[in-house]
Amino acid sequence: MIEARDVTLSFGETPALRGATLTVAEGEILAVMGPSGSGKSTLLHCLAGILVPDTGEIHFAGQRIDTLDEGARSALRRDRFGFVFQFGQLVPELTAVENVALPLLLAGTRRRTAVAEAASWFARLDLDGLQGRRSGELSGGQAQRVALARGLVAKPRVLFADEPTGSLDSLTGEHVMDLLVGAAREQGTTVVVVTHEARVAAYADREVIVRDGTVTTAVLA
Ligand SMILES: Nc1ncnc2c1ncn2[C@@H]1O[C@H](COP(=O)(O)OP(=O)(O)OP(=O)(O)O)[C@@H](O)[C@H]1O
Repeated sequence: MIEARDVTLSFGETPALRGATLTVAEGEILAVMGPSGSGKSTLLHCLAGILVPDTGEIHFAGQRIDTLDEGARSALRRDRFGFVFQFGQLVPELTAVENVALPLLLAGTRRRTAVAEAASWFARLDLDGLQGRRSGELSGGQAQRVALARGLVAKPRVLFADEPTGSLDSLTGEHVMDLLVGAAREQGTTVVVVTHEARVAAYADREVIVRDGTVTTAVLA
């Protein structure tokens, strides 16, 4: 479904990726682990077409995407990918249900349909009654579940999650992962989740480690 081939990327003098190669199968839930600063987020951003590698290739569904221009990559992100970040990053001016509806509205769905579709996620993610709240009126775990609904509402082919439980206590984090994995499996979404928590990685089908900008396969002890 998605592949990085021998990807390198430096920020000025700082090499972040030095020949990263990775293949993610369709429907797979992959955990990307590794020490701080090893290149995990940079790799995720390359796979998602946010960053363009200096050298190497990124392929999605058989298509090379790193050579697309910014407009085409942006359309790809909007139409095919979903995102969840560490601190939800909900739009504070919008209600929870409007936040969830956003990807559908951006894709051209009519407002009434988008809001109805968004609302259907609230019961599913234990968010009943919170549709009208703004992000400042939600707990961390609630906000993260709203962000998860927003990441999945447009039925993306791939969900990219960067430390989705990083701001939560471990119990709340497990609840979010439980819901994330359940919803992704239900709709056949491929998931790439960056995490430093073994408890979170345990939800994945497979785990890889990024070390010094390269990807190594986790070896079971
Ligand atoms: N925008 C940027 N500008 C300059 N250097 C950057 C930038 N983003 C990342 N880096 C550097 O690239 C390297 C890899 O960073 P990256 O964020 O990918 O690591 P990470 O494994 O995700 O780390 P963490 O677990 O701490 O989030 C680090 O040395 C980092 O300082």
